[in-house]
Amino acid sequence: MANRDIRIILAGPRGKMGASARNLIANTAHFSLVACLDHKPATETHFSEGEVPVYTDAAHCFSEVEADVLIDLTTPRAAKNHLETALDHHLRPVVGTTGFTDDEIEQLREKAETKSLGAMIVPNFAIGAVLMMKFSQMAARFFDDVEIIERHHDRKLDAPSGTALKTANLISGVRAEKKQGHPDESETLEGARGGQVEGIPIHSVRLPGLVAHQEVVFGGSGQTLMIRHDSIDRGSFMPGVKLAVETVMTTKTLVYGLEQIIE
Ligand SMILES: NC(=O)C1=CN([C@@H]2O[C@H](COP(=O)(O)OP(=O)(O)OC[C@H]3O[C@@H](n4cnc5c(N)ncnc54)[C@H](OP(=O)(O)O)[C@@H]3O)[C@@H](O)[C@H]2O)C=CC1
Ligand SMILES: O=C(O)C1=N[C@H](C(=O)O)C[C@H](O)C1
Repeated sequence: MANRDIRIILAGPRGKMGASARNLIANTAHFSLVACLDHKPATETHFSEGEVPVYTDAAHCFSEVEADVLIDLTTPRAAKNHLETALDHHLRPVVGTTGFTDDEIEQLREKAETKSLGAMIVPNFAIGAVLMMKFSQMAARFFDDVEIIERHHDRKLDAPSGTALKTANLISGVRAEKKQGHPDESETLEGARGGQVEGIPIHSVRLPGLVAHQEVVFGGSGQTLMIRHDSIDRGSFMPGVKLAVETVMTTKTLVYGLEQIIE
């Protein structure tokens, strides 16, 4: 495989991440874009990527085009169908789209293993964000109390972010579930204490001008620790997309999160 291009189908080519991914593929010698998958026909959007065909139906695209990897950067609803259909067509999915539930990820893992195919669901491709999650997991062994504040642009469809969910998931793996705050606390405004994952409050902020930001705030006796990451440009995600595409060619199961492969 090292001697030939990795043939890629890109779902969501007109999007913010899709545009960065097209740039990445064009500038990576061993990647080649062989088709795009959109939900609107090119006649309607006037999108074209040179000679590369643009399909509107996943099954049609995957059965007609010979490819190795699907990169999905679309919407939570579209991505699940794309991922399942890709595995059915022996295509390895690399999914950056967020919004998958734990149950969905487990079902998709079973399907990838049954097919002996690599698949990746990566809530955050930025190396700094992956380190923020790992450092938070490390800190959680020493601090019992933590809250997550994530901030994103106001075009984001899912809340909380995939990164916040993954962070909570990593932290809850190393600590016992805890009811934080005052035992008798109550909300006089619904949602004031955020949403909870295994007792970890997550607060989601959506504002124009933001890209992708997260703070993981720990509190202990007489001290706080804040671990923070900011993506200020979508270029931050592209080295992780490249690594995921290369890695998915060599695995035979679903990998959830880049931290699994960057030890
Ligand atoms: N893992 C990571 O590191 C990152 C993940 N993300 C995630 O990636 C996803 C995309 O983000 P972003 O680029 O900012 O979003 P955008 O809204 O800019 O792009 C999404 C694109 O997908 C298109 N689309 C919608 N439905 C379909 C479909 N059924 N088939 C094909 N294309 C479709 C949209 O078209 P239209 O506009 O016409 O609806 C749009 O062009 C989100 O889920 C986001 O959370 C984002 C950044 C980093
Ligand atoms: O929608 C976004 O923009 C982002 N989504 C991902 C998430 O939900 O965590 C990754 C990054 O935060 C940007």
